[in-house]
Parts: sequence; structure tokens; C-alpha cells
Amino acid sequence: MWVGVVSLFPEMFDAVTRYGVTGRAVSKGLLEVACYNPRDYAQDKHRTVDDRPYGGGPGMLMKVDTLRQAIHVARESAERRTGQRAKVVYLSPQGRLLDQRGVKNLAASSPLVLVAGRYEGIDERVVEADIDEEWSIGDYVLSGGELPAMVLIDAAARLVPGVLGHQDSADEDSFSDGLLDCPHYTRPEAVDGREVPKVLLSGDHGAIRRWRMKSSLGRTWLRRPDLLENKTLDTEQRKLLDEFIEEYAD
Ligand SMILES: Nc1nonc1C(=O)NCC1CCCCC1
Repeated sequence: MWVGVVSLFPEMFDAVTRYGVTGRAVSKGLLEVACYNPRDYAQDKHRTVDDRPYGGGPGMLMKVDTLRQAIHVARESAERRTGQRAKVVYLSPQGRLLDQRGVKNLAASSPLVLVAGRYEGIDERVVEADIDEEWSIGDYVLSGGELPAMVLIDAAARLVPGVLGHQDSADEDSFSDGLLDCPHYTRPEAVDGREVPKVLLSGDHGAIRRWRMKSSLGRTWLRRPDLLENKTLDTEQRKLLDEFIEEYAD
């Protein structure tokens, strides 16, 4: 997967290119993150990358020409490296709320160019002319688009075959099937007197699978019933959820 990032702080992306699952994906050649800094295209002595907003008001915007040049170079690099037209994504609270379905769609449309805003944002004409899709990671305001870009890179990279040790891990991730994850346990068998559910020590893999599915369904029903509204349960899932609800009511 090739991802271009337009950012004034490229060093921040060490967090995904040098550590953990995504860091290993980079070293295995399964993920490439190329950074393009608008400041590299500034021609003035002070290497200006911000500009004042028309109409006045607090704060600055990203300077149009340096931002657009960085986006265009990133887009050209994407097409040269992959032979495909890049999808240019702007991360902002005004975008469509990102969920696992959105991650899957964006991951499938690699190469991606992610534009990380700073200051108070970018000129609307750049959004109209250069941005294909605007996405948000949640209804809160951050100081820049770098962390949202890294969230998207991490979630999308996990879907690339070979990135996770066991591909089924991605399939079993919570949200991969639209449900919350089941509880997890590891050694020791008792923590402050709280024991591991016996079924997980039984070696009965069928029973373990059913317990995990029932726990995911029950946890989703309790904590995020909205996720169940759009989910069609199969016969087994319906039975397990009914069992959970009956036991919960007792
Ligand atoms: N929430 C969010 N989801 O995606 N991005 C978000 C954000 O809060 N971004 C802040 C940026 C937005 C552009 C101007 C500078 C601050």
C-alpha cells in the first residue's frame, strides 16, 4: 500500500513508519508512507506556509500555493510509483465520519494522498479543486490532521494481506464484522481473585468460538445497540444473542 502525506510535520509519521505492526509493514515493503512538506515549496526568505484569512478573524490558513504544490507532487509521485491515479483525502471535522467500512473502501483505493491541515485549515477552493474526499475521525477538534492521517494509515494497513501475523486477526478484529470485540484473557488464571472463564481453558474450540461470538454480540447489544440495527444476524448469532439477553435479564 502506498500512501502520500502532505504535512508540515513529516517527522510525526515516524510513529507509524518505525513502530509496531505498521513499522514492520514498512520494513516488509507492504506499506510505504511518503511525506511531502509544503514548506519545501516556499520561495520566500522566511519559507512562509501560512496566510491570513479573507474577512479577518483569528488564526491563519495554510498558504494556497505551497499547499497545492505539495499536493500535486504527491499525486504525481503516487501515479509514477503505482501507475494509478491517487485519491486525495483531506482530514477534518467537516468530513464524513470514518468507520471500518470507510477504512476498507479507502484501503481498496490505494494509492492515497492524505492532506494534514494545520492552523485553521485550508482554502475552500483547494478543497474544491484538489481534494477528492473529506473524512473525519470523530467529532472533536485536534491541532492538526497528522494524527487523523496516522489513524487512517494504521487502520488501512491492517487490511493489507501479510501485514498481520494471522490474516484472521483482521477478520476477527472488532468492527471487522460490525461487532464489538469479545473480552480477552491471558496468564495468570486468577487476577485479584477474578478467574478466567472456564470455557477458555477447556480446549473445546467449538465452545470457545461460540462463547466469543456470544460475548461479542452481548457486549455490542449492551454498549452499542446502534451497531446491531444495521446488522443481519445469522441463525446461530440470533440464538446466541437471545441466550445472552435471557441470562442478562435473570
Ligand atoms: N476530528 C478530526 N478528524 O479529522 N481531522 C480532525 C481534526 O480535528 N483536524 C484538525 C485540523 C483540521 C484542519 C485544520 C487544522 C486542525
